[in-house]
Amino acid sequence: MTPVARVTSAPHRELGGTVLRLHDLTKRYGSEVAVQSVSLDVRRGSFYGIVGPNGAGKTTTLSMATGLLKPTSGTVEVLGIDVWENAAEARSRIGILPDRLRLFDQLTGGQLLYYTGVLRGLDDETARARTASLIQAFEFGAAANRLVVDYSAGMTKKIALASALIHSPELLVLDEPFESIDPVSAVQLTDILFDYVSRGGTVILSSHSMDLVQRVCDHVAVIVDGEILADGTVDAVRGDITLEERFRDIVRGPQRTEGLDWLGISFN
Ligand SMILES: Nc1ncnc2c1ncn2[C@@H]1O[C@H](COP(=O)(O)OP(=O)(O)OP(=O)(O)O)[C@@H](O)[C@H]1O
Repeated sequence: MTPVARVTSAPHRELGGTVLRLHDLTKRYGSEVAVQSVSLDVRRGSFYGIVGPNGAGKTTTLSMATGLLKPTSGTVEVLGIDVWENAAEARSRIGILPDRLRLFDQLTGGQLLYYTGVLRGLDDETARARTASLIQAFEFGAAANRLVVDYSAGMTKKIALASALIHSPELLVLDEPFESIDPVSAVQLTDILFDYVSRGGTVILSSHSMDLVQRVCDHVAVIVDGEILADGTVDAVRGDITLEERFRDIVRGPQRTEGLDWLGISFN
């Protein structure tokens, strides 16, 4: 049976040196600015959340942070390594859960983990041992022997996250890791990530769930229209209100939906 929630909030941790440094990152598509002058320092041992409305620039920022997308200007360093000048070395230190998953889905979950490990430079014995350990930690059970193409959206996300961990990276960059994940699996994933961070790992993730970010992250950046409008510890950013309330204050979305007066009239 799946264990019930063990950890409900981010424990206090002493942070180390900078693991990820985004400096003055800008990304333009033609005349459209997707990300504007984003700078961020993520320190070792932190659990960093990036939040923002749809189209704010979260995926663009994280894709540039992992070397998957070239910025128009600005630099990214992972543990002091420039991700564009030394892409292979920088990426060997990162585990990535990208926005659009492209997995070798004609493999079983177990095979996918094993071959990801081998591609990441693990020897056969280590890749097998870590595959078994991840199958157990993520509670894949018999599903580890099924083809990934037949997985549900949530299971696909879980196997992708497990694959991102297999080479024991120092930094995890996760785009919407909890999307499509059921509440029990979300607790399981949170515990795995807390454990990873308590062993000296660092996580940066994007999410639309303010509640989740408030519970699991110790730092947060709020990005709106490609710019960071607030960042710091979760406690400093939210003050004496919830992160969700602060988020709404910052984003200042429309207070009511206008222009849909016709909607529902025929139901009266
Ligand atoms: N390849 C592209 N070409 C043109 N515009 C793009 C491209 N990719 C992203 N954009 C634009 O850049 C902006 C930021 O997009 P991004 O996907 O980073 O937002 P997001 O915060 O991740 O959104 P969501 O929460 O909806 O996933 C959006 O206006 C988007 O339309």
